[in-house]
Amino acid sequence: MLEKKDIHLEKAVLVGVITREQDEESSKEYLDELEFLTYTAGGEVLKRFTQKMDMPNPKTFIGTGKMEDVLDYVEANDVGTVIFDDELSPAQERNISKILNCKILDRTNLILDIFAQRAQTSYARTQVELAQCQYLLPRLKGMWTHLERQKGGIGMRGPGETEIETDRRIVRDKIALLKAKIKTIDKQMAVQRGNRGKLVRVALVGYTNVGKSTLMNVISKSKVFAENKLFATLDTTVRKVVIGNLPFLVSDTVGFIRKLPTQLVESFKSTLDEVREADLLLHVVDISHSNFEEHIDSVNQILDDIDSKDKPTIMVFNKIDAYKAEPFDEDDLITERSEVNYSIDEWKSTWMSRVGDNALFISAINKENMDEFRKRVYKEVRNIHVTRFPYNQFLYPDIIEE
Ligand SMILES: Nc1nc2c(ncn2[C@@H]2O[C@H](COP(=O)(O)OP(=O)(O)OP(=O)(O)O)[C@@H](O)[C@H]2O)c(=O)[nH]1
Repeated sequence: MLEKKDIHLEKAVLVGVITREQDEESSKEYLDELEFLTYTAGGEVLKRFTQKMDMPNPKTFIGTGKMEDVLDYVEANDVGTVIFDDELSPAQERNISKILNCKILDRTNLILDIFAQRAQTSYARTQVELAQCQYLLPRLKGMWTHLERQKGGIGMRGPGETEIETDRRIVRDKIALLKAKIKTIDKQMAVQRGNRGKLVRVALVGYTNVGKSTLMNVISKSKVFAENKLFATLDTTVRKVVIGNLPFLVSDTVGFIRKLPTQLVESFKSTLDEVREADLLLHVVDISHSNFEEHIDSVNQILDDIDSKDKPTIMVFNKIDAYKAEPFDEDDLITERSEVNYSIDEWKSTWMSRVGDNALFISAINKENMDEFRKRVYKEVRNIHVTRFPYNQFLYPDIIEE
């Protein structure tokens, strides 16, 4: 297997802003995530630059003095890519490209690039291409000059340089063409979904990398691609699962992320229809991640955007094997952080009190608590099934003993 050191990684630096609402701790966590995104896209982060500001500078994101520091570092260390931890406006991008003589990417760009890299089927590729063209359209002006210095690599996959070098009209035509292509496939997919009959549909949702595909493999005993990189799954996988003789469908779909680019939400409409049309959601959470509570909020926000917030949902807290209580620190005693210094059992009961019995605690990788998980999913699926087919209520007992 290739080691990280054997792969040629593009040298990159990250730039973030620490605003009033965003303290240093959360800013660090955001940049950790941006670094993971960069690694997933094929880059290696050499340094992070942050600046405390009320809000990002509308012209250059960070102040010009700080930008000079970035420029000095980039030139001294032969860095090819500077990545900003937010979506840059077209004007910001133009102004920054006049200062920095290298490739400039923002968070949206990076996520779109990973999606382009990971798209396996022609459908996923078409959806990503549409999102990239929509992102590109308002940015075409002034792209020529700085694109001459950019030669492939991160942020340059997908539509490719040929399309980028065209004018707005051609990009608009392309968008229309891609939309028409997606519409045709969407219709076929809607028919396919309709043909699945009245089986109860369960969708795995969650932040990227929380273990949805791993859990899917455990419950369906099939092999779905799981990897410790972001967005391993782009296409929806649907499997028929049987628990206690009761058949139902489980779908594993694209992972969510904070500030998922709106272009992606729009072009992945049909992929997200799996979630929209599901009867039950299993919201998978990686509790070994220090920022998991914010991940829950981001997922809920996207569920709200796609009108799926009020669906019956079970919270599935995964990776209990990797959960570590925060190391005890006496200084923490006087801060709020000491309150989250729980052991796994204390932590469980805190969550149980917050979400009632709507929470399960598992380790998909070690298959811990999978019996409890299967029983609970069976119970929920059975309830939905017998509401739909009341005459089947005697076929499936209330509770299964496996
Ligand atoms: N320690 C631990 N690791 C896990 C567990 N479940 C999954 N993982 C690991 O977490 C990483 C991500 O797992 P995936 O199943 O690909 O996650 P995903 O949510 O499908 O990811 P996306 O496709 O990005 O949405 C992999 O390295 C898994 O081996 C678990 O219970 N414990």
